[in-house]
Amino acid sequence: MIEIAGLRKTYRAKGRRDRAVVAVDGVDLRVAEGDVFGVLGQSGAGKSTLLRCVNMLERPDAGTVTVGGVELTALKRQPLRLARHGIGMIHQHFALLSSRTVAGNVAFALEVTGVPRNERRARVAELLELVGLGGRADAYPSQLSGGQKQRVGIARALAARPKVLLSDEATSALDPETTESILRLLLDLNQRLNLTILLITHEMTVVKRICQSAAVMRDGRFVESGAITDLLHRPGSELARGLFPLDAPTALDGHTVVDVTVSGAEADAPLLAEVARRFDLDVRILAGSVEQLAATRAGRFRLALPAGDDAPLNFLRERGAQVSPPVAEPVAQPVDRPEPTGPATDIDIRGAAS
Ligand SMILES: Nc1ncnc2c1ncn2[C@@H]1O[C@H](COP(=O)(O)OP(=O)(O)OP(=O)(O)O)[C@@H](O)[C@H]1O
Repeated sequence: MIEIAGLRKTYRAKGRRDRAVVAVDGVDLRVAEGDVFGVLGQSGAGKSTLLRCVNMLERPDAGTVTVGGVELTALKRQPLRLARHGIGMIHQHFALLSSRTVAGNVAFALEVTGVPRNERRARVAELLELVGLGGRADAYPSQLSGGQKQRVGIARALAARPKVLLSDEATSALDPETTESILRLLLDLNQRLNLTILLITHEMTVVKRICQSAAVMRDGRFVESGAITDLLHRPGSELARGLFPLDAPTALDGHTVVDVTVSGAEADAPLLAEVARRFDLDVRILAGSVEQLAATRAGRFRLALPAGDDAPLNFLRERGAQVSPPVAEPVAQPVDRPEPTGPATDIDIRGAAS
């Protein structure tokens, strides 16, 4: 539904061609119809610029953007305006018109696309029902909570029945409970309307709750990208680390410490108990959790197994688990020397985790 190839966007300070910021630096992206794709990255990574290039609010310097089979980068002004009607957008700070009521804000999107007045009224009512704001048509934005304002934003974005919704940090200004309700609404709309959603966020929760696919963006580039189920099993995946942080020791005497990632049916299977029974060994879980993601159940654990036997790890791999290389080499217990008094390790475990 959305295809981006070789996208580049550079900002140049006026009159200073030497002072350039490469905001998007060669991004390729494919979002399938009905998918929810999240682009995750810190401030300045280039996420907003990328999103604004998808509906051509920013014109890229190079590369192509194709939405629903139409190459937007090849369109002139007027056909581009029409094509944009097929792409809705929601914003972090809602961007509502304060002088218009809820109904007026949603109707505005229909006015600009030329929908006749009598049709507008019915469509607005339908849209407000869709986002759970049926009773608030006559309220003004200042009388609404943040979550309600975002619901108006969503209704307005869907007014022209777009097949694609772009979400620019739509939940960043909301508290966790409201975030949850807006994410539930987006997921519901994705499923009911087969809406393709491309969202940018710096919140791991958003990816965890609603994305089937994701990319991690840094310095204008994607450092990893794909289906979440694939990324979870990719050795060294930043996304896997972010979704399942393992705050735990990286070494245990006489043990090999590894990080194990499982998804799908194996996430709920008694896999670790099976390893312990089958190989007659003690498996220590140093940290870990199993969670429901949008696309799958998944779990990630840091395990300590008795050193020197690869068979249990190979068994886990055969059962579809991704097993990291040893997180830290086993440390022999000093026999003759006194116990160290300082911290056992100063390794940054977040950096050491794989
Ligand atoms: N209109 C602009 N003119 C000049 N530089 C810009 C402009 N817009 C963005 N940039 C620069 O491009 C880079 C990427 O910015 P962008 O807003 O796309 O990142 P982001 O990941 O969305 O960050 P944030 O979440 O803070 O908005 C940054 O260095 C930013 O300063």
